Amino acid sequence: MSFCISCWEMNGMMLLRFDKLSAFTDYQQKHPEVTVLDPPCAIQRIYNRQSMLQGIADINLADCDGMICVPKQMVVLKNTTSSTNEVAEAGLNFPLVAKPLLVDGTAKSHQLFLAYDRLSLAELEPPLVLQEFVNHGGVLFKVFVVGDVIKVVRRFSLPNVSNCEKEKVAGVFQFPRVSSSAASVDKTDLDPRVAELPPKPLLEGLVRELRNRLGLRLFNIDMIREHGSRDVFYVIDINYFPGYGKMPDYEQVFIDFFLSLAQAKHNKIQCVS
Ligand SMILES: Nc1ncnc2c1ncn2[C@@H]1O[C@H](COP(=O)(O)OP(=O)(O)OP(=O)(O)O)[C@@H](O)[C@H]1O
Ligand SMILES: [Mg+2]
Repeated sequence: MSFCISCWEMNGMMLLRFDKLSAFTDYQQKHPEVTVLDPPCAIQRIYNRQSMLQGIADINLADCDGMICVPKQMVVLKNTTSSTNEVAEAGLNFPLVAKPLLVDGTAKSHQLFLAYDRLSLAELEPPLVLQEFVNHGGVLFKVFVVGDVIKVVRRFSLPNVSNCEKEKVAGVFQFPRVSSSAASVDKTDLDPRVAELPPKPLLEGLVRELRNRLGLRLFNIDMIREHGSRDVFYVIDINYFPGYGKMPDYEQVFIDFFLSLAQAKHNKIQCVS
């Protein structure tokens, strides 16, 4: 047996929380009139850091003023000691960012580490993703998506790792959560080559493709610019329903989004009747 475990009303909108997927499916079948913003199975896909980035490197964005890549990465399901050889075989270069494979809302699933050498991998706890660290000048672009609307904000990120550091440093270090810091990059005097926002056509092309491929309307993309380049960007993370409170004009954007959904539904009903 499955339940709807909580239900409350907000500004004329009914919010329901289900204990499991089957409860949601039952509800959806009984109430086809209810609009599902994003299907749970599509959301599930981006809770896994492997499937989240799959296919992005194949997106063709020619004529979009830039290039989109994903860092080279591999998954370690069980033994981190045996993965030292696999890292070499996969052609991954140190330092590597170690990220828990599953993002489940716990603080632990956002605990990231930087591993400087092969031996240090044994200290990490699988299942995880090992991803090449991409130097990007310490600035990250958070791209918020709400339906057709795209808003980008800049956040502080990790500084570049120098060649000297790569040679001299060994071991595993936990990442500070710099990107969620409240400090605004916009008030800081940054090198414009690092801080310049990604080109609009590139963002529009990427978001259009991701919206279709992921089948989602409410998500965000974390992007970094490869250090020394102007137009090469790496997608390092995609989150479902991010903290929209930090998105500029979020109230108006959401009002417009819900109104457009209601309008589309109304038009559909008119067409049928
Ligand atoms: N491959 C990478 N190269 C360089 N920096 C990276 C890489 N992956 C992650 N980072 C840095 O680590 C931060 C957190 O990474 P990521 O977004 O993948 O994890 P997260 O668990 O979603 O963390 P958060 O909730 O802080 O976004 C990024 O904002 C960026 O500063
Ligand atoms: Mg992130």
